[in-house]
Amino acid sequence: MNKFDYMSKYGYEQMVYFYDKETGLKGITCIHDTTLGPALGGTRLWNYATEEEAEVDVLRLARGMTYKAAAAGLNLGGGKTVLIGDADKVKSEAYWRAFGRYVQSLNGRYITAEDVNTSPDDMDYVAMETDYITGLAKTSGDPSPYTAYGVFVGIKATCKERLGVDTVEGIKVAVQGVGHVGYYLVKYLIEEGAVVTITDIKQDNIDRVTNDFDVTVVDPDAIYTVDCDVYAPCALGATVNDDTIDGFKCKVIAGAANNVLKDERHGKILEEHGILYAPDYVINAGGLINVYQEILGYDADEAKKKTERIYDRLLDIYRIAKENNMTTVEAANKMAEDRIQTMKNVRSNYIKR
Ligand SMILES: NC(=O)c1ccc[n+]([C@@H]2O[C@H](COP(=O)([O-])OP(=O)(O)OC[C@H]3O[C@@H](n4cnc5c(N)ncnc54)[C@H](O)[C@@H]3O)[C@@H](O)[C@H]2O)c1
Repeated sequence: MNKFDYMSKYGYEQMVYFYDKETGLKGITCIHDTTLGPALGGTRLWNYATEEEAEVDVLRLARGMTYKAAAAGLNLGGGKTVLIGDADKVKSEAYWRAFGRYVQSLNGRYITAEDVNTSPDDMDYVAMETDYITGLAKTSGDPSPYTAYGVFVGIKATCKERLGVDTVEGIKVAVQGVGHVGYYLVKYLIEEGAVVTITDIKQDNIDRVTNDFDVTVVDPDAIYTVDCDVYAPCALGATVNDDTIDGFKCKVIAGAANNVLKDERHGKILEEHGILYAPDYVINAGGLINVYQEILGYDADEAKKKTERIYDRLLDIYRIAKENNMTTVEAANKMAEDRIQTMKNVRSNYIKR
């Protein structure tokens, strides 16, 4: 990969490599676009096999954050950090505080948060050394209920568009994965009278749901062909793929998982099958909206109100898709890109004057 060619092609601003000899801290921050605001994105700790693998991951994830924040209407840019190391070995107070000092050195161009293999306790150490951190346990806390609430209103919007209904009462929803987000999603759905089927590979998580709610449980592989109106993937990515796509009986796919479509072309195939797809980074933005609220001054009600706007945003995306003969993913990308471009124009016009 020629990195500068790649950065130029997709409009990246900055890649920062950092290292601390004392603690073994080693990582890369990528800042994709700061037109709308400082680049926000979590810190992922992963034992990458090669440096190139880490670079590819951080580039991809940072750009994804730009689109997610822009489409969510937030004044944030996109960025991400990957730390290279074995999560079972590298962590210590000194390691995280060294990382915090590094984040502080970027002067607020990048704001960090939790991600894969970074815990609330780790982030508390980071916060001792930097002001540029959000999503702390003591402030906005677990983002999952907000993500789930956004998915819930997103399911309602997508059912409104595809099935012409204003409520999920009586609507059959198949939820794949009842972990942090899936549990709360089931709660919202059941409260409004949806008929819910769930699956998971962890019995404890299934038990937690069946103890609290009246749902049907199926085996993990059966979820793709279950009789339902809505398939809500809340476990893994890439579950809409060549092996599953012909088996779906649903009319709507709308869930929390990232990268639900294995490949972009699956968006078009879903359309041909008459299935309306809620773009993942739009419908699962509730957690990001919640941590953004922490930067503004945390207010749980305000975070919930802003998360609720996912409903109208998805209806806008479905309209843009119809008007421009695009898939819903293309329409979401257009919405994000248009917002960034508009703000770029505002700034350059101001400079010209
Ligand atoms: N937590 C958030 O706020 C948030 C925000 C945005 C996106 N997401 C995405 O939403 C998804 C769920 O997040 P989470 O925080 O609830 O994660 P989680 O790990 O708490 O829950 C995932 C659940 O899926 C189950 N699972 C894994 N493989 C499965 C399989 N093959 N079949 C059925 N179940 C399986 C797991 O056992 C677990 O119960 C993830 O893809 C995550 O990236 C989460």
